[in-house]
Amino acid sequence: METPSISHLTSEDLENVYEPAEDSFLLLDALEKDLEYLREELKPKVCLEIGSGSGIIITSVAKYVQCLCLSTDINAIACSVTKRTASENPPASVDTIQMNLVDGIRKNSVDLLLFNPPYVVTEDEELTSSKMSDGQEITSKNLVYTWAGGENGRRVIDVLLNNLDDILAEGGVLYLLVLKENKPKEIIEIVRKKGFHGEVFMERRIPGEYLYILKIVKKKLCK
Ligand SMILES: C[S@@+](CC[C@H](N)C(=O)[O-])C[C@H]1O[C@@H](n2cnc3c(N)ncnc32)[C@H](O)[C@@H]1O
Repeated sequence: METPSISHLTSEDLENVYEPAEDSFLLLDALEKDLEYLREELKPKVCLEIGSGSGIIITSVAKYVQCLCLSTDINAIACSVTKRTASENPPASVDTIQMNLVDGIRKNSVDLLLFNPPYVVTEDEELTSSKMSDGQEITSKNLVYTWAGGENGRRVIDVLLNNLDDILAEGGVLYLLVLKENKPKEIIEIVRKKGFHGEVFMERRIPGEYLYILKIVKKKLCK
């Protein structure tokens, strides 16, 4: 998989959205490793990336996997940057919506779900003090949204996990990036108890951090 070009991003864009880093590239590498499974077995109808930032990941999926590609981000600027990234990388086509996690997504509609979340362990106040009030645009001052994860770096991740059954279609799969401090083994236990299949799909040591891609699959109901 060729990495989508983001050379169109201006310095102003990069002050307002998350610049792709090792975590973004690990998620891309995981998708590349599983490309055959995605294309030949999963054959998703709908792929959704939560928190698309620059759009590098969902644009890559849109280029290599035939499906409807959607993305959300809580940051309106990230949404417009994602749209530009897709249009700069034809034939990628991505529909982008500003929203919190998956608030407006139809139940059990997502076959392929991707999330590189805000995972850094921070004080919870760091999250609440940066909360977006209605209608207020996120700016460079609150880029904290891109990384601050609260206690165990799990505040946003756990909200998603609690709603996963409602989001994923039967047989649907989530690729989730987490950090060692987010307690990946505990996450796997939690999803297994909820009836999902969960595994560490990839891991990588980078300076100062240890990153994992968890692959979580909603099992198909036996008919
Ligand atoms: C670590 S960045 C990842 C950006 C991009 N996906 C990548 O891998 O380069 C996390 C992204 O999630 C977005 N985000 C944080 N909290 C969110 C929420 N509750 N709902 C939707 N997006 C959120 C941030 O604005 C940011 O763009």
